[in-house]
Amino acid sequence: MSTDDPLVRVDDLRKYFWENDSMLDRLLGDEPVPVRAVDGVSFDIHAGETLGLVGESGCGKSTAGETLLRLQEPTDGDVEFDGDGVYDLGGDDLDEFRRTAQIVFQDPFSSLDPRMTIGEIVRQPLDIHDVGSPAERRERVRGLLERVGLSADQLDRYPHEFSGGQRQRIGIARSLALEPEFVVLDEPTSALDVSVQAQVLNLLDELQTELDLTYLLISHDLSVIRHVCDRVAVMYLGEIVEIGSVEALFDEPKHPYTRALLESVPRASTDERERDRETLAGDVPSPRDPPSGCRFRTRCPVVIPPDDVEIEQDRYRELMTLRERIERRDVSLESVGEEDRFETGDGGVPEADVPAFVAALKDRLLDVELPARHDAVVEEALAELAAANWDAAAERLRAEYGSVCEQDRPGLGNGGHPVACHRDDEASESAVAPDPRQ
Ligand SMILES: Nc1ncnc2c1ncn2[C@@H]1O[C@H](COP(=O)(O)OP(=O)(O)OP(=O)(O)O)[C@@H](O)[C@H]1O
Repeated sequence: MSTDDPLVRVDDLRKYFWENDSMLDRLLGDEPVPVRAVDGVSFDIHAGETLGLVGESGCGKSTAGETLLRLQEPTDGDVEFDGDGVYDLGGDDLDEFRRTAQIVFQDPFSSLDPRMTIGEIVRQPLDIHDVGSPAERRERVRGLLERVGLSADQLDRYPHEFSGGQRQRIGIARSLALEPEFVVLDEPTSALDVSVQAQVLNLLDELQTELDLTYLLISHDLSVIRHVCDRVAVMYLGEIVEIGSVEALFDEPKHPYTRALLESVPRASTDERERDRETLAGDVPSPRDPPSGCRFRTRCPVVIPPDDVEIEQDRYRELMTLRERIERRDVSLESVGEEDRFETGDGGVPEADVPAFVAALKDRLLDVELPARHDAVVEEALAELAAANWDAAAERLRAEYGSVCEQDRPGLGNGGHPVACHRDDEASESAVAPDPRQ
């Protein structure tokens, strides 16, 4: 391995959990449903650096961290550590990997066994891996506790006698017992008070320099990421959507999701009126049934309309939402119009009433006024609903407003600051090639 090679290389890693997968489900004929927690992520981590993994709750950060440490078995993909395939390791090699790659968990309250003294907790990895004599282990535990800012005299105390910040220090001491090279820090300060957070982050920073550690820092908190990381990978619904240096990512975020995450962080210095209003709307869709194409498209403020459709983004978004509701049959047709005038029962709304039915439904479903051309398309689609023709209604809107964002899954490109967004593809395609003579 050359010195330029990464210490950790993650290649197209997938981890699916399966629901409806019990014997009873099979007897009942229910199909297993994959929960695509991690769905094809690739990134490198170089020795000595801190890579941040950021994203909203449930986007797959912890699963990615645990799977790359082989605490969970992958569904597919590879992870190399120091040039060796982690999932091919066995025997002594696996044992060695388990020593050299460690994790610090978020919750210092539940990750420490309440029945063990903190001396026993920190010593446990040394016992399991049979490192040194009992006297050497004791000495090492004392040294570790002091190194993380606790007193070696507290060895015989129990976790409940310590504050949150102190317990996290105990967790850190334990993770360092086997002299690892690489540590996954999974939300290491999220459960702590803000004042204590900075102390723990500073400790991790000092330890990194002193012990030549490489970190993967998992956090939903952008201020933590900015404070600590060299590079950042942004994760959304099981995928990485953007990776770059901290400077590039914070100064020039490229993905609409990254921009929305940054916009949603309160910043005292930002003038409310001048702020781009790209805050995050809606919830993260379920990883059981992720959206087609770009997974962020259902919340994206800059979805790309078809070439021949000139329309403002808020109106386009409204049309996409309308179509999605029709696709899900999430529109009540039973109480349309004042005093539930229209019945869509047998045979649908009588023909003479269709225009009034369409007008009433449009009034209920759309918040914005549409230009005439689009208004006509919506009316045609809603007229299909007068006869409960759901598929025809959705198809009318799909034919007119289909977006590249829902048809193709954008790939994460190469280079120092890659992004998985069709907008970026468009920008690079339309960019004028530099004149080689200049
Ligand atoms: N053992 C499991 N069985 C089924 N689904 C799971 C399991 N573990 C995680 N998931 C699902 O996988 C998705 C990703 O979870 P994960 O905990 O990795 O996300 P996260 O980004 O770390 O979020 P958080 O910060 O809330 O932990 C979630 O939808 C979660 O419900």
